[in-house]
Amino acid sequence: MGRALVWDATCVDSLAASHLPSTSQKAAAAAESAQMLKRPKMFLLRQAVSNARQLAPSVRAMSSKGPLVDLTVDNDGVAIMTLQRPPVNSLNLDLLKEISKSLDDVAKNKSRGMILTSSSPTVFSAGLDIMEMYKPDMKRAEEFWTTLQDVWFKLYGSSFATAAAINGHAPAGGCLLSMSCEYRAMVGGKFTIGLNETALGIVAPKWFMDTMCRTISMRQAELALTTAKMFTVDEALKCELIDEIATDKADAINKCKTFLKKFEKIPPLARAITKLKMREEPIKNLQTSRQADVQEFLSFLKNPKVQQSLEMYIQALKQKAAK
Ligand SMILES: CC/C=C\C/C=C\CCC/C=C/CC(=O)SCCNC(=O)CCNC(=O)[C@H](O)C(C)(C)COP(=O)(O)OP(=O)(O)OC[C@H]1O[C@@H](n2cnc3c(N)ncnc32)[C@H](O)[C@@H]1OP(=O)(O)O
Repeated sequence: MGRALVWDATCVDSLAASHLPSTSQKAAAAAESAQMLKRPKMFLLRQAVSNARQLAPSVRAMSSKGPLVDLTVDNDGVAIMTLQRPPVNSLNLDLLKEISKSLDDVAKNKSRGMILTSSSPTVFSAGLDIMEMYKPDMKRAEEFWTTLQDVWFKLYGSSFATAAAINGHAPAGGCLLSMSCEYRAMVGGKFTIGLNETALGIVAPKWFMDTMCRTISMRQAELALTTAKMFTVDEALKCELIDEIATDKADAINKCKTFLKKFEKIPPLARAITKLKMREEPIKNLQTSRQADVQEFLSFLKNPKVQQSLEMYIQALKQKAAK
């Protein structure tokens, strides 16, 4: 059987006034810029094709058990992705790689949706592994950040429906993962959630901020980001950082399943395209600034003041843990 091909060729006028400044600095700059601008369009096209394939769902059995992520499909065809990197599911390069691969598996598997949760009884995810940023090997740091970007693209821009069963603390990168899902049920109690980067002397990247601004109001997001606010579960519900409070992990998962069930009667292609159009802007923004974002991260890490802040933060964490 032949396959349909779509050709989308772009011819760039490298001597056009708008390209002259970059072309005079660097050969092929105009072509590179055209390529960057085209990526978001291609991304949406690929997602739409993948959605179209999901119009006739046939859930395959899926069970992928890496050491750090457990991925299973329940009887309802819902994929459950469980982070399991003790003690606190901090996101190091290995865990991010496994999450990235598991997200590919869910996308291929035509699951009804995915629920993200944690095997820890008290921590959903402690966010980025600080040891990946403290006195880093720059090559590894680059791969680390690129993999984090990949995970965000795949989760925030997934065509399948997503929900987070937040069964413990979710600071920084942990909060980002949950906000990248479409729905959040958080177990009540003493847990907290938020983007606390400024408390560490670091700045949350723009795409972290964008994700928060699209979850809670801009006003609340600005206050929360500048003050490194960690929301209690009740506060998080009040400002809609989470959607529901659950009594325990099982209840959180059930609440996520109830959310996913809402899509049973919605044509999957219409749902997926609507979601992607709603999320298109921050995705496009990072796609076009992806390399600059990596460079910004690397230069941040080279800054002695940032390293000093991280060192103090690690010491404080260790002292707290030793008590
Ligand atoms: C312009 C922009 C472009 C680029 C900018 C560049 C860079 C900036 C962007 C960087 C973005 C960063 C986002 C992040 O995610 S940073 C990580 C922030 N995370 C935290 O602040 C959480 C810290 N942890 C905690 O608050 C608690 O551990 C927690 C509440 C999660 C759990 O508490 P609990 O009491 O259960 O455990 P602890 O005893 O505290 O911890 C157990 C051991 O785990 C270690 N730990 C904890 N968190 C981390 C972590 N995030 N990374 C690495 N290790 C962690 C802790 O030290 C304990 O270790 P041991 O002492 O047992 O060895």
